[in-house]
Formats: sequence, structure tokens, C-alpha cells
Amino acid sequence: MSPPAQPGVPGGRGSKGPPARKLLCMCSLSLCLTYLCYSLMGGTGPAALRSPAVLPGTAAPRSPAALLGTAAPGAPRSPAALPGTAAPRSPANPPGGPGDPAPSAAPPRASNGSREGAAGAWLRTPLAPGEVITAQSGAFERDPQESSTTDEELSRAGSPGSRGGGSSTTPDYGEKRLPQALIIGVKKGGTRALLEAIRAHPDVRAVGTEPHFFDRNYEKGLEWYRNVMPKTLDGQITMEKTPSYFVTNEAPRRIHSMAKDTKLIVVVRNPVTRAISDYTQTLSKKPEIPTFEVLAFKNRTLGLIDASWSAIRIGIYALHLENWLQYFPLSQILFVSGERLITDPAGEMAKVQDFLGLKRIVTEKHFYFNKTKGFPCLKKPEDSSAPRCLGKSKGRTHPKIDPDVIHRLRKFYKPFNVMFYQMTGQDFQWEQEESDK
Ligand SMILES: Nc1ncnc2c1ncn2[C@@H]1O[C@H](COP(=O)(O)OS(=O)(=O)O)[C@@H](OP(=O)(O)O)[C@H]1O
Repeated sequence: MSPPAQPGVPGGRGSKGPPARKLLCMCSLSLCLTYLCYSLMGGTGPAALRSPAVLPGTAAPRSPAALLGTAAPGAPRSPAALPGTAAPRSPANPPGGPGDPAPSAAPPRASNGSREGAAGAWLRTPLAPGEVITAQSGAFERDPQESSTTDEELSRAGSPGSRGGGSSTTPDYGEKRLPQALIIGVKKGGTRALLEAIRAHPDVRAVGTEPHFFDRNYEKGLEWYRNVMPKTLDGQITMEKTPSYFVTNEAPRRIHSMAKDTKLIVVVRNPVTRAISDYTQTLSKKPEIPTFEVLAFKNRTLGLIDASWSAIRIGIYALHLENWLQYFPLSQILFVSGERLITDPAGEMAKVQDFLGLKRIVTEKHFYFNKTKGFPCLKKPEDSSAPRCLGKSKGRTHPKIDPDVIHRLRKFYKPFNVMFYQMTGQDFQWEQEESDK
């Protein structure tokens, strides 16, 4: 089933690829980004980037080679130099073409596995965690806290004849199909809130757990993946969310080789807050880890940010996006603001539904702001008794971070954010947000 092409709607099924002008634009952006990264490593750069006010990490290494020598894998380099980043494709070797490795090639483990996962994250409020969820999204019956989709759960879901990882109310008719739309990131961006909200749409069915197919489970093959999906009727869209895809080098090529018209959704959030949220999640599982302030720096005296730390690396959105743009036109990727998903969930959901070619059915009527939780929650479905908020693993209290560290991180991210705004044509106003504080 393919959602109908939307005339004038970015990412419609008719999208064939970027026109030459766009490609040129992307190439020049790529060059800019390479240049930017180089400048971050101590080379010359635009005056603005060299200014202490915006120079990431503030400390200029003596030479790019010196920084490269100390950079751990995953440190920001030019997109072309990122490990595993595919070289730009020539028409003779298109992505997903014969030159691509077969799906059976063993994928590397993603460095960013979102460990939170199951759809049971939406809890009925004010009921206690663990209450059974009866609405469409109620694939699971517990607040998973930090539990992720386990391999065992997935192999059960993927076994022939199983009902898949979809909703417990999935009717036993229809067909299991590969997803036509994916929420690919970012970790801690608000991906669960988005998935649960879009599942309120009658024309969407989604897997509750994170299948991690394009990063951890790729060798299991597409039939396994299809079996994980809930059954859908014609006209319904199948979806899943796995936030680590966005930072998995192989994911764009693999998704493109599954279906080049797959629609991609990325929920982005201020990378500084995202990093702290990521750290807070890890801290909840491993209270013994060093402080955020310690982990954030390679050398705090020199002000060198440790961009190889996944909590920081994930937030360099421009670098990761480069990788996706080698396979997908920008029009096929929707960027959802994690901040607006909280302040204006209906507004963001309108964009999501348009992008997916769906009627706007999930509207402001579906949400209410839960003051205790501090987040919007889904109102009760007509046939159910209680509204649903996300579970305790969302909206944790973040530890207080040294303001100087926050300041340095803002400076670090600023040029990457600006680049991201240029690449996407959207200003997420993270700098504005910070200057308001
Ligand atoms: N409606 C609603 N309810 C609760 N939480 C909400 C909501 N909308 C967005 N958010 C924000 O989502 C953040 C968690 O993001 P993810 O769901 O992407 O996390 S994960 O990667 O799946 O673990 C989570 O981050 P933290 O506040 O740091 O926990 C929230 O800020």
C-alpha cells in the first residue's frame, strides 16, 4: 500500500530524487560542511567561525592532524571522512543498485541504541505504571521504563504466523507490509510521543517496539522485518520508529534499497538539552557513571568538547543528515521540532499528517496538557476510559549541569545548528531559545 502522492506536498510518492540544482546545492553544502569541520579542527575558517564567540570547543588545536590524531572514532570530521559514510553515488552505481551489499551483510552495531522502547510508554493517567493499555497503541502492557525491544521479543514477533509487534488490537486480517514511513530519530528527541500520537490516526498502524532492523537486525532479512509489522488494510500506512537509524551510517543505503520512496521523519531537539536527556537516561541505569561535565570534555582546561561521546555526537545533526542526503531527497524527509511537539502537538501533527498524505484527523481535540506530567497527553479514545501520557522514562528530571559547560556546549553546537538550518531550510531557533534563558 502506498499513501497517495500529495501534489505540492514534500515527500509525495512521486518524488524521484533531487533535481540537478538541488544536488549542486547539496554538494556545495557538503563542501561548506567539510570546510566547517576543518575549521573546527584548527584550520582556517570563516571569521565568524573563528570568533571565540562561536568557535566550538573554543580551544583551537595546533593542527588538524593533531586533533585528528586524538579524535576517537565518531569525532566530527568532514562528512566525506566519516567512517562508513558512503561516497557520493554516480549514476552508474546508484544507491540500492547492484553495487550495494546484499541485505544479508552483517550490520555493525549501532553506537546509539535507544534503550527505551515499547509502546507501553503511554500510560493511562492517573493509573499506575503497569496498567493495561487498551487503545490502539496498547501493544504492551507495562511501562517499560528503560527496557528496549529484546531480541527474544523480536524473534517471537518475527516468527511466521505471529501477530507482529503491533497493537494488541490489531485485527487478524489485512496483510503485514514493510513500512512506508519511518521515524528515524533522534534519540531523546520526542520520537515516542510522535509515534503514539500518529498511531491515533485510523490509517496508521505501527510497531510498538523499536525493531532496530536497519542497524542491529539487518542480517535477519526483510521477511523477518515484515513479520515484525502489524497487519494493515489497504490504505493504511505501516510505520515503526528506531531513533538510532539517524546516526547509523548504513541505514540510509539499506532503507533506500528496501524502498527508495520510504518517507523519513526526524524529530530534532536542541542538541544541548538532548545530550543532557540522553545522559539522564544512562544515569538512571548506571548511577555510577562520571558526571556530565566530566564526560563532555576531552580536555576541560582547553575547552575541548568530546564529540566522540555519543550523547554529544548524536546532536551534530548536520553531519548525520549529510549521509541521508546521499540517498534521499530533502523533500522525502520531514523534520519535526521536538520542542513544538510539546508546546503545539496538534500543529506538528498537522505537518506529519500532510507529509504522510493523510487526512488531518489527529488535531488539538486529541491532546490536553497534563500539568503534573508537564507534557501534552493524548485524550482518552472515545471507547476508553482514561487519557494517556507517556511513562516515567519520559520527562525525567535532568541533573543540574554547570552553566559554564552548557555555555561551551552551546558554542560547540552553534555552527552545526546553523548548518542544519541551512540544509533543511528550517530555523529551529535553538539559539533564540537559549538567549531567552
Ligand atoms: N508528550 C510527551 N510526553 C513526554 N515526553 C515528551 C512528550 N513530547 C515530547 N517529549 C520528550 O520526549 C523525550 C524522549 O524522547 P524519545 O521518546 O525520542 O526518547 S527515546 O529515544 O525513545 O528514548 C523526553 O525527554 P526527557 O524530558 O529528557 O525525558 C521529553 O522531553
